[in-house]
Amino acid sequence: MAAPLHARQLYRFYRSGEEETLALKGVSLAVESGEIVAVTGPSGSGKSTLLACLAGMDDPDGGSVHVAGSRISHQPEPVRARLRSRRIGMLFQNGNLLEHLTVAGNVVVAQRLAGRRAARDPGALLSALGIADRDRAYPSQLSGGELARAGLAVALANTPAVVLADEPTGELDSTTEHRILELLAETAHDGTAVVVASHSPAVSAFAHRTVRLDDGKVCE
Ligand SMILES: Nc1ncnc2c1ncn2[C@@H]1O[C@H](COP(=O)(O)OP(=O)(O)OP(=O)(O)O)[C@@H](O)[C@H]1O
Repeated sequence: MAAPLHARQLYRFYRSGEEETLALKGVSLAVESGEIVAVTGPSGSGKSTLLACLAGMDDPDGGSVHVAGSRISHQPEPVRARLRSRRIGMLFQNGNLLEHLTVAGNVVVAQRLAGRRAARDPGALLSALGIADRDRAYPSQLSGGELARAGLAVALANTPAVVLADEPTGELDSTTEHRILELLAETAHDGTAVVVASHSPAVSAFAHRTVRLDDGKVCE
């Protein structure tokens, strides 16, 4: 079976004014079901650009990205958005949560967008993440650790084939970071392909494999 996440020879070119940046220079990456891959590298090496291309939030100028057997790159935005809502869980440090909805409301919206209303009881998901008692709280009322867990609940609401996390533990204390990594490990154990971009050595230590970027290229 093909890997749930497959990126081939990604190039991404930015121009702002006179400045030209080649943020990705032929990056390839395949992540298997159940595998956790850490993406590390210095600031500006292309980690966020790579994750944005993998998620179909950004489109590479060259190369291709396939998610769960479907091409997400070089597709019209509605096609990318649909694949994203159905097949990808995205986790970002500051939020994949809608501020005007409660934690439970955020999970339900993510499930409806995925067309999977009955897929998993939101209460059970929040329980598994240890925040069942915060289901009626709004994001602004949550602690950093609770926010991270709520973000993970939203990322997992659509039972994704692929989870993409960009610095998900950046501002968390080490205990909470550890718990979030454990939860990602459980997600992988259930068959999801997980990619985590991070500066944190703890993330590399827990991943099955680390891909190091430098100046838009994978270091061999
Ligand atoms: N929208 C944009 N317009 C112009 N240049 C950009 C844009 N986004 C990223 N870049 C440039 O592309 C390069 C890669 O940036 P990127 O944010 O992917 O790196 P990163 O490894 O995630 O960095 P950090 O660890 O600091 O978040 C950098 O040189 C950055 O300045």
